[in-house]
Amino acid sequence: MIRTNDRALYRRQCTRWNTNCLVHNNLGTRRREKSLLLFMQRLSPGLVRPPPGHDNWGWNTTSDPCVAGWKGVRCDLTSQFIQRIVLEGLNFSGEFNVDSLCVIPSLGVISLKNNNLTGGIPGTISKCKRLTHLYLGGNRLSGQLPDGLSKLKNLNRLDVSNNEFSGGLPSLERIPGLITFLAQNNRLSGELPLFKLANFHDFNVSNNNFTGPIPDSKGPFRADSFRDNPGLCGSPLSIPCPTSPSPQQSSSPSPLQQSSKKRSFSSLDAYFGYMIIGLLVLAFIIYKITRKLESKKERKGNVKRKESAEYITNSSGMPNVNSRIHEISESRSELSITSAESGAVSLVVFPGPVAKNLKFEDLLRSPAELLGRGKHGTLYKVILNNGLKLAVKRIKNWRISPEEFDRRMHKVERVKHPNVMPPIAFYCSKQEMLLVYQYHRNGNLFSLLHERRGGEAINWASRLTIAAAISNGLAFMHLKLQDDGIPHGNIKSTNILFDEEAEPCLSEYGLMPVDGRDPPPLSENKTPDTSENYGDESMANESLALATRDGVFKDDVYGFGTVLLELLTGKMVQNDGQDLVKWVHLVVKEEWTAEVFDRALLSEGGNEERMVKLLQVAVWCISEVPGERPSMGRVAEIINAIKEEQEKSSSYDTLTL
Ligand SMILES: Nc1ncnc2c1ncn2[C@@H]1O[C@H](COP(=O)(O)OP(=O)(O)OP(=O)(O)O)[C@@H](O)[C@H]1O
Repeated sequence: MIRTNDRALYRRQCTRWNTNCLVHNNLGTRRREKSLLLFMQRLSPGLVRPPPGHDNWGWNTTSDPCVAGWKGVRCDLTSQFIQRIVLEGLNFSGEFNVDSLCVIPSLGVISLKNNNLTGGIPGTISKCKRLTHLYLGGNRLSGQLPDGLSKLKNLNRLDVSNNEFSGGLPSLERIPGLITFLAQNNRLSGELPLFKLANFHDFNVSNNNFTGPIPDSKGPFRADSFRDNPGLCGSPLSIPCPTSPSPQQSSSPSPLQQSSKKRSFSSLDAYFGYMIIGLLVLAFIIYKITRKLESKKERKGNVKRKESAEYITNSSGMPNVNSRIHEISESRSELSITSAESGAVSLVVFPGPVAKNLKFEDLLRSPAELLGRGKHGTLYKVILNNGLKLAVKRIKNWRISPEEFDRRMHKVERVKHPNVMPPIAFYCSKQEMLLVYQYHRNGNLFSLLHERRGGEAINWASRLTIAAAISNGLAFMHLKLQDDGIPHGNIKSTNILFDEEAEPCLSEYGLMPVDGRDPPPLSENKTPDTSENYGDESMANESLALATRDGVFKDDVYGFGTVLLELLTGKMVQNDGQDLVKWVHLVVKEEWTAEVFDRALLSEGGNEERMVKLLQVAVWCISEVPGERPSMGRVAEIINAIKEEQEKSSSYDTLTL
């Protein structure tokens, strides 16, 4: 779909800018044509003509590969430089003539998958300096993979699977951006290079003769990627690696060596002994000090309870912030709060059916379970005596006055949208800020996308529904709270929860300014443009306030763009140093757009044209310059249109959790 569009666009451009095309054609392109023809002659010895059924083969000395559109040659639309050679599944039985191809400096992609090529990969492949993708899987190529491969510093994807390659691997771990390495079903041997597997998207070396340990046991790949290598060991294979004996242990030691060994062992033993005693003494001292402090605190607490001091203790371990919410377990923690201001502040409960008669004491008395410790505070699940489950956020490090907090929460609560979770109560003193929501047990979008645990991936229609619902909610909130300068401030997939009806809803609206920034307050009922009474300075201040205010709303748009990318790619925003935004920019720039999408979506047969449209919205939202990002209103409009198209064209699957 994308390729057809590109070609159509190119034809249009070439007709419009006909002189450009002509100029380019006359600019010494003969050399590259000759090279291409040489390459083709070796690929398909004796004939440069289309295989049966391929009419527009093109390749000849009288035409320009970009203008005439030679089969398998893709060029940059404006510069007319050759970018890709893609000749897959055409039954070519010749050789891969690297030398002829690599004289084309702009070449980024070579794909000769699923032919019958023989011979090897010459070391001169290193001259293809711009190469990002090399796909040679499914041929009969043999010999060793050359060292030249490891010099391709721009290479992202390498597929040499299903060939007859043998010998050891070159130092591919030196290629910084390599994210795909497929080498299964060859006769490769030796140890695997020290790949950082956590950075890879695809990795398979199964069915070879590799030996030694699997590098980077933290990598995300299962045993399938390594199986059928008799000498390979370590996780995720269930073959433990033998602990290699030291040379001293393997050769029989001399009596002198034996005695020195004994000596060193006994001195080691002594060191350990001292260490253990030291640790025990230290532990005892710490124990004593803590006991003392605790009893002091207890005594103080008894006195102060009347005046009340406030703090929250939590004795349970901290579950993974991103993990699904666990049902309350034995390891409970107590959310104990007392008030230092003896009733000066109290819990503000918003009117509504959920927490009608909720009292501050109810929160204090109820058991609390730690749900997660985020960037902006700690979240507890609290179960009241009447069985009501609440999520209580204890906010940290927000330099905001109690009055401003109060104002914000009232404003946010008043704006109601079905896809935005309203706060049901809050508490605010000089020492403590708490925000209370209804607890939702259906998990969040992050878990749904990335912690499937063997379950099915969510389908395209559901992802589009979620994107539309959240964009609607966010656009509505922006519209209503723009003048108050209250954005969401922390849009991400863990803040998109599924309510009791499995409807997606945005949580924690307005809770935190992004990166601790709070927009400067605007003067009540005035804007700098309309008032003529402002002096220059106040005008400047107001302009700054407006710019900052707009900026924080555009930060929300960026955050929403990253959520769209998660939905489209199925990948996490940050994964062991891999940055999703950077990766998407890179792939889209290379016009290799289809690679962005989650494979589950492609194999489900999700409509690629609509996926591309949603991707365009996402890329717009993550524009580097905030001013270039669309408003949430515009974003919602486009996504709803895509969803409508989808609904018209297919019977709609219901969202299943
Ligand atoms: N009302 C709620 N009901 C149930 N689970 C919730 C609720 N609010 C948040 N959660 C979940 O609890 C976990 C911890 O939330 P928390 O807000 O502390 O983490 P975070 O979103 O990663 O961090 P932060 O928002 O502070 O940057 C997350 O998985 C989140 O999806």
